[in-house]
Amino acid sequence: MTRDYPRDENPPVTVRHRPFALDLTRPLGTARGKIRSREGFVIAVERETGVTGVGEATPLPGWTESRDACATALDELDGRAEAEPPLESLNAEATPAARHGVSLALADAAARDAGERLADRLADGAGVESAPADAVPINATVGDAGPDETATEARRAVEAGFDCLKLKVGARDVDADVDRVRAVREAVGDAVALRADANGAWDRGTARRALDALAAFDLAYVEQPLPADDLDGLAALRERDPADGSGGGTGGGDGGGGVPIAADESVVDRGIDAVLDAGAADAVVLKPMALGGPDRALAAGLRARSAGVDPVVTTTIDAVVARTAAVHVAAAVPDVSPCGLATGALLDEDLAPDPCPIADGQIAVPAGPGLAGGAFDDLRRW
Ligand SMILES: O=C(O)CCC(=O)c1ccccc1C(=O)O
Ligand SMILES: [Mg+2]
Repeated sequence: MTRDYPRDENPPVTVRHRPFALDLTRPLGTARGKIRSREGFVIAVERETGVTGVGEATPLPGWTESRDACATALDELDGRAEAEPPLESLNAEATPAARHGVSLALADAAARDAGERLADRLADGAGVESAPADAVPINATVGDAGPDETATEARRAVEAGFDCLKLKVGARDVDADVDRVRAVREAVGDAVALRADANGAWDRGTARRALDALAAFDLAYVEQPLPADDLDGLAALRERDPADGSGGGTGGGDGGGGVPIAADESVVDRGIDAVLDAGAADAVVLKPMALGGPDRALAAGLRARSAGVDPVVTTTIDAVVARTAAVHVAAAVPDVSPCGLATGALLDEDLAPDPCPIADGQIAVPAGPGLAGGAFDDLRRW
C-alpha cells in the first residue's frame, strides 16, 4: 500500500550508489584542458512507500569535488535508512556532485510518488507560477579545433536544426580564435546565434582585445572571458559601472554596445548573489552538477531572472540521468534562453537510452512521472 506524505514531510529513505565510467567519443577541448571521460555514480533512494528515485553524481574536478571526495560523501550515506532527508549531511559547496545526485534521487522519488513530472515538482517547490515548458531551446556545443574543422562542425549543427551554437575559445591566441569565429560566421550566416566560451583563459587586456575583435561577428555573448574571481573585471567588460546607481544586472542588454558577457565559473566559485551584485554578467550559465543540485540551480536561475540577467542551464557533460534532470530544470525557468543541454552525443556510451529527443534546436522534456517515467527503471534495480 502506498502511504501519502505531505509534500514537506520526507519519508524515510534508503540510499545506495554504484560507480560508472563513460568515455567521450572524442575529447572536448576547452581552455582548461581536454575532457576525455566522465566517471560518476548512479544513486538510488528507496522510499518507505516502495518508490525508488534515481539520481546521478558525476564530479568534474575543477568544477566540483574530486571523484574520491564524492565517493566518500556517498559512502557515508550508503544503506542508511533516514527519517531526515540525507541532504542535510551533504554540503553543496564542498561536495556539489554528491549533493546533486542525492537531491535528484529524492526529488525523482517525491515526484513519482506524487505522479508529477520532475519539472512540475521543481517549479512548485521554487514558487514558479507559470507551467514548465514541454521543450527547451538548446545550443550545439562545438569544441576547440582549427578554423576548417570548427566551421564544418558548426555547419553540421545548423543542418541538424540548431540555430544557436557555442564554441570553445581561449585555448589559442586571440588572432587564431578570431579566425575560427570568422570561419564559423561565414559558414552559418547571420541568422544563427553564436556564443564563445573562453573558460576564464584571458587576462583583462587580452579579454578587451578579444572582445573588440569579436565585436564584428555579432556574438550573443562571450562566456567567462576572465578568471572566475574577477567579478569587477567582468563588470568593466560590460562597460558599465556596478556602482553607478543602476544596480547590478538590471540591464539585461549588452551594457553599452559591446559584446554581452556570460558568467559560468564565476557562479560556481563566487555564488550567484556575488555575480549579480557585482553586475558582472548579462547572462549566467548554471550547471546543476556544479551548483549542488537541480533545486539549487533552479533557485539561482530565478534569482538571475528577477535581477534582469538571462539564465542558461547546461551540463558538465553528464550521463543521461543528470542531463535529463538539467532539461527539467531548464523547463522550469520561464522563457529560458537556449541551454547547453545537447551534450549527450559527446558520450560514446551511456547509462540508458536518452529519453529527450532533440529536433529543430529544441530538446523535449520527458513526460513523468519523475525524471522520465519508466525510462530509467533498469537503473533503479541492482
Ligand atoms: O554549454 C554547453 O554547450 C555545454 C557545456 C559546456 O560547455 C561545459 C561542459 C563541461 C565543463 C564546462 C563547460 C562550460 O560551459 O564551460
Ligand atoms: Mg562555460
